[in-house]
Order: sequence, then C-alpha cells, then structure tokens
Amino acid sequence: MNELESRVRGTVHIVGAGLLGASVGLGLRERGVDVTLEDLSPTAVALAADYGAGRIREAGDPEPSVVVVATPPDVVADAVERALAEFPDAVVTDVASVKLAPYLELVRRGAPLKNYVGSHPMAGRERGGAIMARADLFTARPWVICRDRDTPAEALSLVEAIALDLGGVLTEMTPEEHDRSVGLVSHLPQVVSSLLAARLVSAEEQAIALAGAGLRDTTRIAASDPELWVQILGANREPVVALLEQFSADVAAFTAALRDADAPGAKRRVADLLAAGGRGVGRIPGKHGSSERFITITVLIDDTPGELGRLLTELGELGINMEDLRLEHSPGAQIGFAEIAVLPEAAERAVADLTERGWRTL
Ligand SMILES: NC(=O)C1=CN([C@@H]2O[C@H](COP(=O)(O)OP(=O)(O)OC[C@H]3O[C@@H](n4cnc5c(N)ncnc54)[C@H](O)[C@@H]3O)[C@@H](O)[C@H]2O)C=CC1
Ligand SMILES: O=C(O)C(=O)Cc1ccc(O)cc1
Repeated sequence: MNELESRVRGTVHIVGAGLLGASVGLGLRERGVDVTLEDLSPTAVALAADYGAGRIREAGDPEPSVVVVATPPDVVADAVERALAEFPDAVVTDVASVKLAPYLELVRRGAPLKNYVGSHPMAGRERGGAIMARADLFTARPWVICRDRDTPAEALSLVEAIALDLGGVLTEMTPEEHDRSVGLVSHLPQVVSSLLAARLVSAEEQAIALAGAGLRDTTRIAASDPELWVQILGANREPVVALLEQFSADVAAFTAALRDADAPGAKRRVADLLAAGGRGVGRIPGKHGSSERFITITVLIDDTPGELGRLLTELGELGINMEDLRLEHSPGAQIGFAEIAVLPEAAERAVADLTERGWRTL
C-alpha cells in the first residue's frame, strides 16, 4: 500500500473499466481515493472491482468530483456528454488516444465544455481489459492535458491531481498539437510495426526460427488490438496519412538507392538514410531510446538455474549501478544474454570487473 496522501479530493468516477480505466482506479485506490466504476459490460465492471480498481457505482452514491472516461475512442464524445449532463458539478476528463475528433464532436453537439478537460496518458499495453491493468502503468510516462483558454483553474488542477497521483509527467498541448505528435510517435510506429510483422505470416518456419531481438523490438506493438487501432487511426487519419506518405517516399528512395547500389553516390544515399535513423533514435527520451546516455554491456549467462540471480548479486557487490536490464533468450539455446545499461563513465570498469569474475561480455 502506498501511504502517500492523494492530491485528489472527493470521489473519482470511472466510465469504462478496461485496461486504462482499471489502471487509473488501481493507482488511485492505492492512494486511498474513493473510486466508483461503470461499464457497459457488467462482467468488465465486476472484474475491475474484483481486481481492486474501485467499487461499482450505485444509486445514491455521492456525486463525483471528477469523472474519467476511459471508453473506446468512438464513444468517448457520447460518454463525456452524458457525464457532463449527469454530474453538472464534476470535472470530466477522458484518456482517449486521439484528442481533436472527440473535442470537435462535443463542440458540434453544443455540449457545455467548461468542465471538460481532455487528457491522454502515453502509456498502454498491447492487450485491453481490467485483467491487464496495473497501478503503476503511468509512472514516469507523459500525460498530455488539453485545456481550453477558458478552462477554470480548479478544473485543470483536479485533472492534473489525478495524473500526478498516478506518477504521470504533465505536458500541455492543444488537441491539434497532440494528434500531430502522437501521429508521429505512436500511430505511425503502430502501422509500420503491424505491416512489418504481417510479412511474417507466410514466412517459412526456418526463417522465423532465426528471429532475434531486432525483429522482436520492431514488431512488439504489432500484437495490439486491431479494433482499438482501427478507431484510433480512423480518428487521426489526416496526420497519419501525411506521415505514411512521407514514410513511403523514404522507402521508395531507399529502395531505388539499394537497387542501383553500384551506381555512383548510391552507397552514400543508403548510408545517409541509415545514419538518419541513428540520429532519430538518439532523440527518443528515456533509457531504451537514448543510446547516447547509456552504454549497453551484454553479459552471456549459462542457461542454468540461478545464473541470472548470481549476476545481479555480483553487480551489486561490484557497485555497478544498472540503469536498465533486458534479457534475451531463444528457446532451445544453451545460453542467454543479459543486456545491462550503465552510465558511460562506469562502462569500462564494469566490463573489467565482470571479466575478472569470469563473466563473458560482448
Ligand atoms: N490500450 C492502450 O494502450 C491505451 C488506450 N488509451 C485509450 O484509453 C481508452 C480505453 O482503452 P482501453 O482501456 O485499452 O480499452 P479496453 O477495451 O480495455 O476498455 C474499454 C472499456 O470500455 C467499455 N465501454 C465501451 N463502451 C462503453 C460505454 N459507452 N460506456 C461505458 N463503458 C463502455 C468496454 O466494455 C471496456 O470494458 C481508449 O480511448 C484508448 O484510446 C490510452 C492510452 C493507451
Ligand atoms: O507500448 C507503447 O510503446 C505505447 O506507446 C502504448 C500506447 C498505446 C496507445 C496510446 O494511446 C498510448 C500508448
């Protein structure tokens, strides 16, 4: 139990008790917030309540101070409009992955938007449902807030209080800025990853057997829920189509250069395009993307019980501060790889110390 006092006052009501709704509920319950739940599906809401995300809302429950709409994007405007009408004194927010389409729909319907503040936590998982929910889903992840010029300060602070309670990092954007940004960092990657993974469907078994970290890294999100993504991409089609057109032009330029790889200048064009990728990945914040901030040491570990535990213990004994850890292991292989990210200034000593203790590093 986290004993930190919550910044949230009053009851938080969650509409849509799936992955996002139940994760918000779990996180707020850990802080002692009173959370009520509602879902179109009686099973979904019962499941979320069973997991501890809150209690099912009943007639006579107090009016919430905040309503969090966490339904699929295509019904977000409906649910927000309903919540604003049902709880006129509550602040209503939503967590949908697209921000402009629901907002424009609410404006078109003439909904009273003074108490509505759109938001979007940049955290998720490949599969939905309360069963996948986690209280720490939002920790250290950006949480976008889209407020209007006339959003009252109290409404804004209530939504911010929820995001901060859940460990999110607040960032303000207009709905247009938000949709353009997620088009690039979330929606284009989803399409590229899905299309890349789709190439594997008819691949020969012997080719698949050779797959490793590179393929896994570039296809992880391809396992996402197609129904949710049809909605997200459809609602953000303008920026995504523009990005896909630019991406297709890059693919065409790359393909042409590679096809004529012996022509003068062609190798440089291939190299330049690959190098631009390196510069791009260096701009991704956080441990995984920022190859410039950490150095990765790969340690070979025998596929025997306890080896990983021994490595972690010895890292502690050697005073090596691990910034990140990734494990790589192919079924059937007698060896695994532990990829340890360390600060650049610690890397040389870490390799030397580990080698001295008999570990093999790459
Ligand atoms: N899945 C992800 O990784 C992320 C999703 N989001 C956004 O969060 C929202 C929810 O997504 P998930 O939690 O993944 O979906 P989910 O499928 O896990 O949960 C959605 C829930 O909403 C319920 N629902 C559907 N229509 C409803 C209605 N009219 N009234 C009440 N409940 C209704 C469903 O029964 C379901 O339990 C979406 O808008 C999505 O764009 C945001 C960040 C990440
Ligand atoms: O898994 C990841 O890297 C994601 O980016 C997940 C995700 C999916 C949908 C969102 O609206 C926000 C985040």
